[in-house]
Amino acid sequence: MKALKHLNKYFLKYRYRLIIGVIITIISKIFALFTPRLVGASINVVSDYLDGNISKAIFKSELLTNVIYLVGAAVIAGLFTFLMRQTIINVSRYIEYDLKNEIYKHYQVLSLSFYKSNRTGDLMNRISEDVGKVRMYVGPAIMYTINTITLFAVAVIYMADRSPSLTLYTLLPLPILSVAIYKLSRLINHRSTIVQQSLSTLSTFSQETFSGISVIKSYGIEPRTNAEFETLSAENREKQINLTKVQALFFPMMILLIGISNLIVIYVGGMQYMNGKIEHIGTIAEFIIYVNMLTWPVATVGWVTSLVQQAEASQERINEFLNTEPEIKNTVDELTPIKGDIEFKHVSFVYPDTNIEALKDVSFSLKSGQTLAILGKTGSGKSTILDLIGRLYDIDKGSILIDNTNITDLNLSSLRESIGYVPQDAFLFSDSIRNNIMFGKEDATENEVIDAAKNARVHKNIIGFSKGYDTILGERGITLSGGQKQRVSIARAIIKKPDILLFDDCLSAVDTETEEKILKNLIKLTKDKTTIIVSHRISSAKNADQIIVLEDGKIIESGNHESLINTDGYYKELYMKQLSEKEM
Ligand SMILES: Nc1ncnc2c1ncn2[C@@H]1O[C@H](COP(=O)(O)OP(=O)(O)OP(=O)(O)O)[C@@H](O)[C@H]1O
Repeated sequence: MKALKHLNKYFLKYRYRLIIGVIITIISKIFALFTPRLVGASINVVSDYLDGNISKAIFKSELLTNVIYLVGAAVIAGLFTFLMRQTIINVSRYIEYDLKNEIYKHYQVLSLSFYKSNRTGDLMNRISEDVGKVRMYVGPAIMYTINTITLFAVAVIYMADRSPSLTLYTLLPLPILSVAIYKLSRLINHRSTIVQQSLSTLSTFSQETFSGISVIKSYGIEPRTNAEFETLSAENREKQINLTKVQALFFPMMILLIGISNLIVIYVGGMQYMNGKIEHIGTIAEFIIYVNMLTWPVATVGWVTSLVQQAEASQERINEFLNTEPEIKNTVDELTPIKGDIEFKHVSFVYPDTNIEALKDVSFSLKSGQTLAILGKTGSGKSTILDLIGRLYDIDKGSILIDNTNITDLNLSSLRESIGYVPQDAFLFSDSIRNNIMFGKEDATENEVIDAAKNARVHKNIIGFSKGYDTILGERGITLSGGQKQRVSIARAIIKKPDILLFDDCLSAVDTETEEKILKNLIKLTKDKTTIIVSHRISSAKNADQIIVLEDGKIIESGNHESLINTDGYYKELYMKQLSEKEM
């Protein structure tokens, strides 16, 4: 129960609703327990009349009174049972909502390395399935526990009042029932988990094959994927059948135990009636109803125990993430406006998960408004520099200064708000093109959106679609070409008008002619902004104030276009190669 302590704050938050829920539950059970008493009394009236102890008129009036009370008690019990679910189950839905929000909010502050080391499926599971299991503890488990305790307490008092020894015999099989249900519930849960895992393997497999359907079709491997699907499906079928086997035992077992209890009541009750230990025949009928009313709540004790165990395991998994501290923390409360000077002083950086030393003693300095181009072979550390400027990771050695202040002494929101980042793989959301661009500036006007799209040279493509800027992208929408995606992603960054612009090889999928035009626009737009362009093309780098060339995490060349084409090295070689390609 240690992990579940996390939920106490929510119980405290909803304490009034819960207290009302408990009171309502108690009232509903008290009224529900009028039924056996009234049925017993009615049978006694019939027996008295048959024995000639009461007149027909008294018999009729007593029976009628009992029936009216019975209907009244049933209506009130029904109404309060409805209200009981409305309060306690509603509280569980509120807590489920709060917990989901708490987890989601926490996910948002966790660093990139957390996402690298945990699978997306796992993150999703903890916020949906695990929260669902915790809700079963917060709602049904608590409701059934109060229900059982109340029902039991009231029923035992009523029963003992009639016949203490018959009460003992009646209750005897119930603990057996509870333990049996507990064992069965555990088995059902165990097998359900296996079914869930197999279902998730099946859906992951299907999702992958549908996402990669073009590869599957072009390689003609449909029969192979079909066979794999069939194998997984057959495994799932076997697991489902195994689960059904134990589920099917649940009700027969309950019916068997109720039957045994009924037999005991009839046999022991009948003997006691004949011995004169029980005065009225109605008591036997009353006890039979008690047995049937108590069976389900007693069975739920076993079920609830296994629910609590599952909730505990799920909450433990949730707490594991909730207790994960974000590696990148904001340490400065006040906002720190950014001008855009950037300086790297002997920066070295090792990726914590792979231990790859991506940067080795990198130093450069860039004044606000200047442009830096970074070139180098793949894996040389170019993107890493951009990630460090956005403080997606903290460095091990050296220092990064923004406006002469150490990056860790800046307010994290101020820093990130001042950056417009265009990643290497443009990620667009399944939303309209307009909203994807406005992601950079929530309150952008239509003209601003169009301007940004024009500057990124994608406006003409967009208006070519029948729904223009309202065209939906993503799974249920259209698929943009690689170059179109990159340009929408550029529009998203420039609409923000940030002080620092980071372009990570984001023109790689556009032809050189369009690249030239976009670059021309960017020169105008980024005149007074600090800009870093990562590229494999000289055309993107040549106008930069500074150019650095990286190799294996180290700066091997630096200067400007003029100085670098006059020095033998990577830049000059690339320049000559791309020049000759252009001439061809
Ligand atoms: N998130 C990460 N976790 C672990 N290692 C990483 C991560 N990102 C990059 N690396 C490693 O760090 C090194 C530098 O990668 P980086 O992405 O900075 O190179 P790059 O020069 O931008 O390459 P490219 O031109 O292919 O984009 C590579 O060896 C890469 O495998």
